[in-house]
Amino acid sequence: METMAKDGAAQEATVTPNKDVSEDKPKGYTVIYVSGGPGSGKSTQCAKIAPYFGFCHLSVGDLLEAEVETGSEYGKMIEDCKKEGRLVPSDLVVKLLQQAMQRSQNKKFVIDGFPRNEENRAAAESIMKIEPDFVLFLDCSEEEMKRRLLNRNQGRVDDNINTIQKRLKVYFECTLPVINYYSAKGKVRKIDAEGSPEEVFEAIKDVFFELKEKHGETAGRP
Ligand SMILES: Nc1ncnc2c1ncn2[C@@H]1O[C@H](COP(=O)(O)OP(=O)(O)OP(=O)(O)O)[C@@H](O)[C@H]1O
Ligand SMILES: O=c1ccn([C@@H]2O[C@H](COP(=O)(O)O)[C@@H](O)[C@H]2O)c(=O)[nH]1
Ligand SMILES: [Mg+2]
Repeated sequence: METMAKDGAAQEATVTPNKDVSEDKPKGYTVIYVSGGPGSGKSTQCAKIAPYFGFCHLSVGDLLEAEVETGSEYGKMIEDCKKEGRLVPSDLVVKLLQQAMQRSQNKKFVIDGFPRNEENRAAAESIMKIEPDFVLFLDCSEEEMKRRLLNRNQGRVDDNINTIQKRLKVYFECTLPVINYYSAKGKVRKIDAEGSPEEVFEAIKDVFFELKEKHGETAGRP
């Protein structure tokens, strides 16, 4: 699986944009947004999708962490946002995403946990000229998401009930409207994310085999 660390040396150039937005996205790119509430299993499923279907997994949360580790001037602001469950300004998030895509050798991306709000969506579209092939929406109950986050045990500063409540508020007020926006465009693939990680991945496979078929790569699910 491709990772950010492996993606290597810094490059100055940006993701080659199309002048013609109607072309949807930089030529030859396949972009899948993976969305859902906090704890719905976005990162767990992206880690399965990437090696299985040959995608580069880009987690915006991880890109922000990596930015903090560089000693960036934005480090404190990013950490404060994460602790408080707030969203980092779109211009920074989009810049990090754009750099990561440019550095990757891959042209197929599963973008984990983005866009989180309408501003993110619009910035990706206008700055990077990204329009996703589809949005994978992991649909999970609030009760199950809370249970998972409180049991995550990965030392995340936001895995406490206070921050989880704030993150859920952001999800319902800011992220769900973006999912609805794409739904109105027929771009949302909704997956029941309540089952085990393996059961959820089986459902996701169907959606990706459909995409491969559309791209003429295979006759569909074997
Ligand atoms: N289908 C599942 N059933 C039970 N537990 C799961 C499932 N999927 C993920 N988990 C567990 O739930 C926790 C949250 O999963 P994950 O980190 O993938 O969620 P996320 O949507 O990426 O959350 P965040 O928005 O906080 O990044 C992890 O401990 C993970 O192992
Ligand atoms: O598009 C994004 C993605 C993430 N953030 C911030 O990072 C944390 C953690 O993100 P995860 O995807 O859950 O790992 C999130 O709560 C935000 O503070 C962001 O601002 N914008
Ligand atoms: Mg995650």
